[in-house]
Amino acid sequence: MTDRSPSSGSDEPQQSTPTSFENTIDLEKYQLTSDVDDLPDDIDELRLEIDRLDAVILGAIKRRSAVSKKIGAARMASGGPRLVHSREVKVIDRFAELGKEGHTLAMLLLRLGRGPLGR
Ligand SMILES: O=C(O)C(=O)C[C@]1(C(=O)O)C=C[C@@H](O)C=C1
Repeated sequence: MTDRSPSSGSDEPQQSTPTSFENTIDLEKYQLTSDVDDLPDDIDELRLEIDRLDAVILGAIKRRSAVSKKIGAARMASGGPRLVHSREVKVIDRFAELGKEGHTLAMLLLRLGRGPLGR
């Protein structure tokens, strides 16, 4: 049987520190690449893929919002600020490749995480 333990096989160092946030998820593994050549042309089947993606996106958004609220609560509990501008800029920059709509999307994600402002 093949030994698949992490230490076997190669002298290559294990990838432990992602170089950019995009590398924190294996897009191929979760079938999230934008290459759709391998998909059938059948509309019903394509809609099933849309449904799958919407479920992934919705789940990710809900989890992101919950994590963001948890960070905010922890920060404020230790006397920190409600918002961190530098982090928000980073989030907005990530979505810049989607253009104007990417900016809108990033702002929505931030809003979902931090709740209404001015309370
Ligand atoms: O990274 C943080 O410190 C967060 O609180 C998370 C988060 C976000 O949702 O990305 C939310 C509010 C902050 O203003 C900045 C970023």
